Amino acid sequence: MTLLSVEEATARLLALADPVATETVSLGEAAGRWAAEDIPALRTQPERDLSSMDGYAIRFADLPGPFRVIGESAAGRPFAGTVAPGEAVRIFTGAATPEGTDTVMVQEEAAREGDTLTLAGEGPGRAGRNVRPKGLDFTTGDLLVARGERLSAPRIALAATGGHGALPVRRRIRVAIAATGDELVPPGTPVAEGSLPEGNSAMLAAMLADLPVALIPLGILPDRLDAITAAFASVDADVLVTTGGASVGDHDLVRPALEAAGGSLDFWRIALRPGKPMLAGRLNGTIVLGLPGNPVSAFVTGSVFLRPLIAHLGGAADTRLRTQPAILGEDLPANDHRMDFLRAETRDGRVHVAAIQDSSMLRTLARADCLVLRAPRAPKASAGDSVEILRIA
Ligand SMILES: Nc1nc2c(c(=O)[nH]1)N[C@H]1C(S)=C(S)[C@@H](COP(=O)(O)OP(=O)(O)OC[C@H]3O[C@@H](n4cnc5c(N)ncnc54)[C@H](O)[C@@H]3O)O[C@H]1N2
Ligand code: MOO
Repeated sequence: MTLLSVEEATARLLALADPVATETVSLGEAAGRWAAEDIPALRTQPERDLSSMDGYAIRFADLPGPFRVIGESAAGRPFAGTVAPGEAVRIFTGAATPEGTDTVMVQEEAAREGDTLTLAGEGPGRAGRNVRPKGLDFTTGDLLVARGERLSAPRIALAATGGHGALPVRRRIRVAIAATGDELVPPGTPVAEGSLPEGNSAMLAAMLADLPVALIPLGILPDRLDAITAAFASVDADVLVTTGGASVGDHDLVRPALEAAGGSLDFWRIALRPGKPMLAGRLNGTIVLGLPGNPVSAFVTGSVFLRPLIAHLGGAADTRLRTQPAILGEDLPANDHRMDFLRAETRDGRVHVAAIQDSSMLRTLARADCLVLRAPRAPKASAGDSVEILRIA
């Protein structure tokens, strides 16, 4: 049996559909989505020279003074006149520096008596001290956020300051989630002998909580071809994610149901551990992603495939997994043909891989703060070696 590499499966999955349609929404609604267009500055920031401190606006050449204080400049209420040699203006943080001044003396270094101001400390040191020049942050027309970049909190603030009240983004991705399995009961309900609480749907919903999705919960589908086919045929979503029933057993019906509903399989089975039996296909306008039922397998495939797929549909320019190097805590054997994602915990600056990696074991997953990536056929590794990890907590 040939298994698709993780890289090839990722490329094929993302090739199944283009990003969804664009809409323009308020800054609050845009947060966490990806810019659908380049976002330019509509204004210059600061729009003129501003003080960065509370103190006195002066001409540097006039130091050490004394100065005559002739007025005040506050944020939003600038001093209207021009400052002549020997004069100063009381100024506050964020206020425009008046015409004729080039430097701000902080108030901690100033002595004032009536309108007379003298230097009482080391002084500003150089012309331009404590002044933010016009355009320090950006100038009209500058690119603030590039198309495809995520609208993080700082980028939302940048766009707001750049003059935008609404931003072009992709609409939310509609994600239907279905669990399959006769043994499953909804979490929190009585569990008869032979049954099992259904945890994967809640886990997947939690994994997507920071992404711009609209979830469509389809609940638990029984292991019957007609029931799964009917549920598939009536789905109205961009992505349908199922868990369970993806393997080769007699009750593994996701693949046959996809075809019976009129959809087509694109690929099945990945060189990945855990997560081998994952499948992907299309059904009308919906991408169908069949994740394995084992909870850890569902988590790993959700991390490696589902989250990047949502980002791709949401217009993200970069959908790659954000891995990082870490130092291995103990030796690992050589790997076989499947890429491994091993649950591990960081302690004392090293990542310690859990001894048992059974894909049913949620407690080791819940304790893990990262997954250690092991490439197919990776040679054995020793404690102290550098490995790539994917942070999960
Ligand atoms: N003969 C073979 N058997 C299996 C193979 C194989 O290649 N040949 N692959 C194994 C691998 S690897 C995996 S992973 C599993 C996944 O199979 P399925 O996707 O068909 O998953 P199920 O059999 O439906 O369930 C597996 C396991 O997980 C529990 N489960 C399922 N859904 C949920 C849920 N929503 N919440 C909690 N737990 C769930 C289920 O009860 C099973 O215990 O197949 C191997 N078999
Ligand atoms: O791939 Mo299965 O997910 O190894 O347990």
